[in-house]
Amino acid sequence: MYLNGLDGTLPPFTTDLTLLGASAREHMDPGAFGYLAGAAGSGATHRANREAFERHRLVPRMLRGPSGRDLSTTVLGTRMPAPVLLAPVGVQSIIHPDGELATARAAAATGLPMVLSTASSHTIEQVAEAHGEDNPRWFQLYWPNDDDVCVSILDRARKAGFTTLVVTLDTWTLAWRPQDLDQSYLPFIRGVGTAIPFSDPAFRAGLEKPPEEELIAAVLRWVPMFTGTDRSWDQLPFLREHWDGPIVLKGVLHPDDARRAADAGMDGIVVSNHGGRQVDGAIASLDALPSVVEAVGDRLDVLFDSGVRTGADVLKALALGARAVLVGRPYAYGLAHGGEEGVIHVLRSLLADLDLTLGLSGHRTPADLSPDSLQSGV
Ligand SMILES: Cc1cc2nc3c(=O)[nH]c(=O)nc-3n(C[C@H](O)[C@H](O)[C@H](O)COP(=O)(O)O)c2cc1C
Ligand SMILES: O=C(O)C(=O)c1ccccc1
Repeated sequence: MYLNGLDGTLPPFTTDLTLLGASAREHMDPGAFGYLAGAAGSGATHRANREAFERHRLVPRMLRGPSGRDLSTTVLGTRMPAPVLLAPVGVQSIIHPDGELATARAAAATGLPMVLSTASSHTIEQVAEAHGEDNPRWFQLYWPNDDDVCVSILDRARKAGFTTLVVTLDTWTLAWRPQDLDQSYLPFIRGVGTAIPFSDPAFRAGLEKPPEEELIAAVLRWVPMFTGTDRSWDQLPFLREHWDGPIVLKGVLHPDDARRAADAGMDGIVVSNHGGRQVDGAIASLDALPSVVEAVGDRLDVLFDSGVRTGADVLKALALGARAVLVGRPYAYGLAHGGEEGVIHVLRSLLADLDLTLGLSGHRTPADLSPDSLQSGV
């Protein structure tokens, strides 16, 4: 894709996606960078996510003629050109003014599904329009403790063409995050990242004055509604009742929780520690994957995120049983570098790396990978 030297063009920024954070920092104000790059506590889990990938190595196979490579796959009825989705990342307007609209256009350009966050800084309808008619999109729910607002948001998402619901379980409140705390950085207080509830008729009905007139009152209604511990496993039927597509639970790390998800009739789970942003000291997401796959791999689709940076990382997660992976910070760093074009650069780089590494290690499709493709525990 980049014919360096032939026509004199260089990539807009690095093709080494492990270096993106350092270069994105130069384009961002310190508060926004701390929000994006930051992690919980000492950063132990954030580092552990990467260290876990280092402990697994691909064992390439030769002379198997892996021609006609095909990265495409179908997960929960969604056709995708590669087993890669854009993870939900909230409040993207603090990373780039075009925020989720730029991300949606970049996702459309590559055909990869995007997962839109409830904490989006643009409305569901605006993002759907930017994303275009035939592009696959999933909606991520921060499950509000007001059922009317919940149903209203789900209805809007379905009407706007979102097919799969991803319910995030691990962030019913934000963790202890020194990078944000040290800078007193709280994006919601400035009223961004609230476009979805603020535009919602059911949410607005509970306000004396609209958010445009009384911002603080709206924020004070939103924050307790979207944080709190009152959701439990026995309430999942409520979501099933109000969402007619597949439902995926995001943030599962323990095999018993995976079994509960399967018992509750969920269609998928995302093995994730939220990119190390929630429980400092939590198990690396990749280390949690094998026992979750063993527990439920034949009952529902197991997806994976946290720490994916390269094509090889994608292959390692697939070899350990993931059907697909989500990437978070890398594309958001691309957004910081150059809006839509920056996101496209990151996604195309990841896909090209994935394709080359798949073929060079002797495989034709993602389904060819198995634990046998790896040496683990190095
Ligand atoms: C800045 C930022 C905001 C995020 N916002 C959300 C969110 O709104 N909803 C959600 O489910 N996950 C959110 N996540 C977590 C991602 O969906 C994903 O689990 C994580 O970024 C994966 O790790 P990675 O960044 O190492 O790829 C966020 C992550 C980042 C970095
Ligand atoms: O920062 C996060 O990780 C996150 O999930 C979030 C939640 C609410 C608003 C913005 C981001």
